Amino acid sequence: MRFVKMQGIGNDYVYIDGFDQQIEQPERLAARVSDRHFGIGGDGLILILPSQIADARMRVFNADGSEAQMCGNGIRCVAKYLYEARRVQRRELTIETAAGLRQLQLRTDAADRVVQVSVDMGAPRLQRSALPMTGPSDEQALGVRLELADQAFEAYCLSMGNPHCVIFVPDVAAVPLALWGPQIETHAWFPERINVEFVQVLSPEAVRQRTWERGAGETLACGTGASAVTVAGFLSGRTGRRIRNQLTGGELELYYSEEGPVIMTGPAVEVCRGTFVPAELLT
Ligand SMILES: N[C@@H](CCC[C@H](N)C(=O)O)C(=O)O
Repeated sequence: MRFVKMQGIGNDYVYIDGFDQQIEQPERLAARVSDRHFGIGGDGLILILPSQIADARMRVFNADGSEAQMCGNGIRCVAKYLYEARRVQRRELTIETAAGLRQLQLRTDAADRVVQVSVDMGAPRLQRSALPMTGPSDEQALGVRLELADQAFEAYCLSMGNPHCVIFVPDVAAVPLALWGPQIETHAWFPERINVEFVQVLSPEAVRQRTWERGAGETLACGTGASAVTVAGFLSGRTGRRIRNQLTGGELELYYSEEGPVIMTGPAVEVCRGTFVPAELLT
């Protein structure tokens, strides 16, 4: 099985082109290839598949094998792959995801390599039922008190196609992410678990984010998470509509447009290519 490993500000995935390869049991494969000691290593597995309604369809699997609806850093890399593999020859393309269709725009360098990608991440969904989250289904959960065994937070819970819990803190570096992250991810409020973003506001135009991803643990970046942070920052009056988000692995530009959608811009980088033959099949 041929694969490409790509990363968007350090959020790294193993990508498989399913246009001409059959992929069986992707959940099991995701857990296997993502393992950083016994596999290829990555935050998960992304399949690039044919679509009836878009240039391609993407399926996202976390490192634990669970399937997610959307991946902001991953979709930029899928767009880069499609363009550079000449599966799409336009710099504007549409990708189908489990969260709906997403429009993307590519910026290329002198050698026609994709260096930067802008994605229309869609509009946030604020009702609890969209995450899903317990409580009255039509109500929002912005600025709600979230309690752990010995901590309480003001949480902003919303969906960017997948579920996010955003928490503003004075200093992200001081957050014990490996302790709080899993407790929030599996909190009884969130029947399908949740992605967690701790955020420090540096100015109305700049924030710093650390991420605990559902099914993957601490990652260097999360694009849907950065989009959720943009929405939570604006709706809580902490930031403007346009911000730069400094994530652990690099920076994203985000704009929460008046019309509703969040536009995210950032890099997409290829790490390596290879062929994966499970050791037990080698003769
Ligand atoms: N890293 C991603 C999000 C991947 C899926 C997420 N862990 C989930 O389960 O919803 C991003 O860049 O958005």
